[in-house]
Amino acid sequence: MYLPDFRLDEQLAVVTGGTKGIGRAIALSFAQSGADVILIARNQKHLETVSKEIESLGRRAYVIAEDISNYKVIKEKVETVRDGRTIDVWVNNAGMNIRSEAEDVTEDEWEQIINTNMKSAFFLSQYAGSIMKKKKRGKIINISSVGGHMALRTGVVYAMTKSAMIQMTKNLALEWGKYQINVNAIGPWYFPTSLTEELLQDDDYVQAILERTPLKRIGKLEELSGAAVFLASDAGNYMTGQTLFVDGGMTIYGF
Ligand SMILES: NC(=O)C1=CN([C@@H]2O[C@H](COP(=O)(O)OP(=O)(O)OC[C@H]3O[C@@H](n4cnc5c(N)ncnc54)[C@H](O)[C@@H]3O)[C@@H](O)[C@H]2O)C=CC1
Ligand SMILES: C[C@H](O)[C@@H]1OC(=O)[C@H](O)[C@@H]1O
Repeated sequence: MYLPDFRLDEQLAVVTGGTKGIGRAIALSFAQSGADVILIARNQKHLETVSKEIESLGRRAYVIAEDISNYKVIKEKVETVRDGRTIDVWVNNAGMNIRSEAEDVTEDEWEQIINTNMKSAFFLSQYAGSIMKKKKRGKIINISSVGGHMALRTGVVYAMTKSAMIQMTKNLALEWGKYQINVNAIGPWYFPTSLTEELLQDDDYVQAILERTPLKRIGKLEELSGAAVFLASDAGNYMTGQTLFVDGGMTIYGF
């Protein structure tokens, strides 16, 4: 056989922040690939909307309306929802940013960004790993950023969390490889979502992005979910600890 299996038939995936932007694109691509999906986000209406989209693709959707920082409660709710099914794929996608100069960062802002982007992702990965170990199979996908690898003007604390996601990916891959749990990350450059909407409406800002982007365009969400399906499927079984920068070439742009 030459073409590996990119399907996720009958699998159960969890996508945090799966109601908008990158998370929604990944959740729908997983459903299109045959998986049932547990969505975790705060807004019940958005959860119901994406849930219906998943069901229209012929798959089951389960919704958990919680702030990702309530990871203890989330673990309990996932336990109930999964009803004994293993978790095949867990995507740590939920994330946020408060863009400010380093000297202006407040402790509250620090706590909010660190808890949302990093602390929750770690403890939910710990939970997902405990389930996956029993089946000796699992895929954890962490949504980092080019900001975890390059200095960006969009905030030092966010960048720290995204760099931490890359290192967490490597360390969990090292510890859990013996259980055939693959842990990888995706590092996006700019994609049109609510997180970046305001910035991408500024022509000068977009021009500055394109100057740093060899492909000279902003990414399309379906160009990112493809990397997620690869990492989630058997096609990615021999890749672990890696970060796939889906970035239009930005991270290789020297001069
Ligand atoms: N859009 C982009 O250009 C890039 C995005 N990223 C990362 O991709 C991930 C998704 O971002 P986007 O789709 O762009 O953003 P978005 O704002 O469109 O969606 C973020 C999702 O996370 C959820 N979320 C945020 N904070 C939450 C919380 N405290 N509790 C529960 N859910 C929460 C939101 O409800 C939403 O569903 C983030 O981790 C972000 O850092 C990384 C690089 C570039
Ligand atoms: C590419 C970054 O992850 C993304 O760009 C932004 O402006 C967001 O705040 C993130 O930093």
